[in-house]
Amino acid sequence: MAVPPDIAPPDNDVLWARSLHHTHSGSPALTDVSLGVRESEILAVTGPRGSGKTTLLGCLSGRIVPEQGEVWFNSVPVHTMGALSRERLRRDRFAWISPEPDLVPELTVWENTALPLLLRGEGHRAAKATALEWLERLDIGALARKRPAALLQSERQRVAITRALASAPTVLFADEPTAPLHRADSVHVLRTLTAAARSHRTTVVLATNDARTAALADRTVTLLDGRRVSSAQAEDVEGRAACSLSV
Ligand SMILES: Nc1ncnc2c1ncn2[C@@H]1O[C@H](COP(=O)(O)OP(=O)(O)OP(=O)(O)O)[C@@H](O)[C@H]1O
Repeated sequence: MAVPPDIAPPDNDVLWARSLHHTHSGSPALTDVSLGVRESEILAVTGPRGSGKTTLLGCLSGRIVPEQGEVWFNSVPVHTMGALSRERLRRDRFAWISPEPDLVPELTVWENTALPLLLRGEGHRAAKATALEWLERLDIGALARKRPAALLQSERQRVAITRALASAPTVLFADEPTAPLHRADSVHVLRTLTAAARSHRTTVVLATNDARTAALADRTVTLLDGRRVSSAQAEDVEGRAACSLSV
């Protein structure tokens, strides 16, 4: 997937990455990955465990600076930004959902949900109103005054998802967002997440190894051993692995 070095980021791509290479402790996690993410699209990044999905989302969101390659957000280079500018970018324009809910235990549900807005400088009253509105929208308004320790794991994850949506990010990065949810919960939450993203024209980059989850996206990019492959190539490799296990 090498891209010639003289190509500028296309105007209609909100995120654009060219030839990303990254290793963790010397072992390759991403090798020559290039991709564009269009405005308002829901892009699924699929691949088996360890294929580099989290590392790719990390590079695109400025959490990780790739060892080689470029990342552009709205035609602004992210890979050359200093740590403080990347932090501001993440705080003001991006939201992140982890596989495990990462709530602040000392804060109530509505305070957790309002936190990104407060960190951006929004007034207390407006941030609280937005948080409560989004909690109602995701059917968890009744939890607003509870603390994370009083919630089920699935409820905590719904709060983390609500917090991400409430901050109205330009790009929402969701790394296996429904991993801790039961199937029925997972379907409901994913539908809500994708419907909310579509109605607010939020761009979503969704890492998943679940085909049902990927089916809710507009487009899918597949990774295998840190490289971009066609979905047919990935299925072929997984099929062969399953055959060799069954003999
Ligand atoms: N912090 C780290 N230190 C060392 N190795 C890491 C680290 N993070 C990831 N890796 C390795 O890098 C490779 C890519 O990992 P990554 O988490 O990006 O893949 P993934 O597709 O998101 O996997 P999963 O579905 O398990 O989250 C894997 O081999 C993984 O073991």
